[in-house]
Amino acid sequence: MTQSTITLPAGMEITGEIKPGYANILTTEALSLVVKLTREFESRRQQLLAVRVERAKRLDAGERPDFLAETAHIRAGDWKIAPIPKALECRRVEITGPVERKMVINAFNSGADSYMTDFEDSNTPNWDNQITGQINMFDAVRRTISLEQNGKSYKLNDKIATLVVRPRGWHLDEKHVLVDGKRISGGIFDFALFMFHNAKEQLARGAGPYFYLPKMESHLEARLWNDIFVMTQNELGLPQGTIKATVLIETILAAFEMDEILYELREHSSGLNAGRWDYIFSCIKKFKLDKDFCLADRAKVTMTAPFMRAYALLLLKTCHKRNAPAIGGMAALIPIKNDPEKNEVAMGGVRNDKARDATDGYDGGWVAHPGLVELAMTEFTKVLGDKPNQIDKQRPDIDVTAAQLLDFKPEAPITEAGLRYNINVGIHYLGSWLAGNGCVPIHNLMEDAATAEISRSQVWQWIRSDKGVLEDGRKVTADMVRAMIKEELVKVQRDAPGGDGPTYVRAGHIFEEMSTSTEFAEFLTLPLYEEI
Ligand SMILES: CC(=O)SCCNC(=O)CCNC(=O)[C@H](O)C(C)(C)COP(=O)(O)OP(=O)(O)OC[C@H]1O[C@@H](n2cnc3c(N)ncnc32)[C@H](O)[C@@H]1OP(=O)(O)O
Ligand SMILES: O=CC(=O)O
Ligand SMILES: [Mg+2]
Repeated sequence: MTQSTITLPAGMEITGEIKPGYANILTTEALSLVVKLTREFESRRQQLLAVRVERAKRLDAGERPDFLAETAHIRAGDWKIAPIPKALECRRVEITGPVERKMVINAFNSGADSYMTDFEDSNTPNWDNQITGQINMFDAVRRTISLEQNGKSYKLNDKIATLVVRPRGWHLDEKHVLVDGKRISGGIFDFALFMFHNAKEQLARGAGPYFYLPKMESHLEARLWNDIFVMTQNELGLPQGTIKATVLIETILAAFEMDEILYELREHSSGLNAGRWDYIFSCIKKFKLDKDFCLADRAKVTMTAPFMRAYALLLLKTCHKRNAPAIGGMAALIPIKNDPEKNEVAMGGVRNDKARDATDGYDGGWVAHPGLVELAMTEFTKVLGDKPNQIDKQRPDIDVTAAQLLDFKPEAPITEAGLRYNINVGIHYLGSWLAGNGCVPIHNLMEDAATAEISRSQVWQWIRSDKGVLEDGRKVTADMVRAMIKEELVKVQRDAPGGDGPTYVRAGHIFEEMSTSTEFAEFLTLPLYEEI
């Protein structure tokens, strides 16, 4: 079948517009790989998503997660992941960012060891962002990427960061592509196109196809990715074990299966990352109906909260026991322009975050902005010296129990300022996401889908939980939230770039619907995706 300038494999339809340049990515051969992977694995994705729903019901009914009895032998076993390729040995600082052309070039040139380009949390997955993102990757891998913008010329330096790609999570569809009449997996689409076009080129240039895998809830979900890797390597004629993937442990359920996830991916693993923001969101989502669960203002839920500390230490110990890199997550602090004092406080926050991770034993950590690379590098170098990593640092002293992973504190304070903050950030972020930008600075912090999820799920939960009481004694109610939404929308319209555009009013409606309806939306990006 032919749509405009592209020839589709049998059984595939594409409803997105084919703009100039898109045909180079949407080739028949590349799309054939998408079709093959979809036919082989889509039903398993759907089954695993159904398992999530069933598990959520049991958690809503009071079940508590624990380490799995059926995989105790894997946790007790003496196995290691396959050796890490040279290009991934040193990841002391990893910069992340959406697949937007200018940011791609800036990130590669930032001085970071590696660069995670993001089709997930920091990206609005509209059709144009997905396909231009692939074009940007195609050009970057071949080092032909360049840009003229606002009087500046952008091109790659001689020395650039190692590329790692984050495809979308299992929950997200690619609605513009149908195979046999059904929407396909966004993650498989992102992965397959990237692999088809770039894997061999990357290998020829001394690196390889490296990925970050987001938002998984179990080792069976990791097994699905592993099987996709095996089939893709066969299809493309690549040696097994060529692909390497770092899994974000960013759900509370995955925290109970860290060993098992590494084990499933052991031929393809490049370690684990502590994805703190989705992790906090996942805790709220999974225990939202627990009368004993209620977290304090978002700003108080830090990496030193008991449950976050337990999670970070367990991840570190688990990785190093298996010879796997442990990569720290991201402080949401970013450089603050035109206010040196506030900027120094923010930079101090990032420094402390990286110093804690490095001292614990982490091999590297994420930064949100090129202006943070040097200071993060300094903190890791203080501990690592000339070593590319500290995987040899074993932590047998760490012993984390299920109860510690579930020790959800602090519970106080919940304040009117904290509630308003969540509402304000939620509306601002949703409005920006709908306008096509999935990562924005709000009140001097990096906000993306994961941080915004915390804001909107806290509001939902505070309305419903008996513990959702402001420190002045007022119960958080739906009416209180509705009134605040009206007031905060006005502030967002005043403050957000392009805030008077239609997406912010729509964002106010969606935020109200999401936080006051009885049903809890599984991910905010699911209803939002239907709007773009
Ligand atoms: C929870 C998670 O999933 S974390 C991972 C997902 N989140 C991210 O990756 C965060 C990515 N970071 C960003 O998008 C941005 O840094 C923001 C939105 C937080 C802040 O953006 P801004 O306020 O526009 O940044 P600012 O104006 O200071 O940017 C200065 C320059 O740095 C560049 N820059 C900023 N952040 C990045 C980045 N992460 N990667 C590459 N370049 C960047 C800008 O493009 C700009 O370039 P220019 O001078 O050539 O025009
Ligand atoms: O993806 C990272 C996170 O913190 O969420
Ligand atoms: Mg995340």
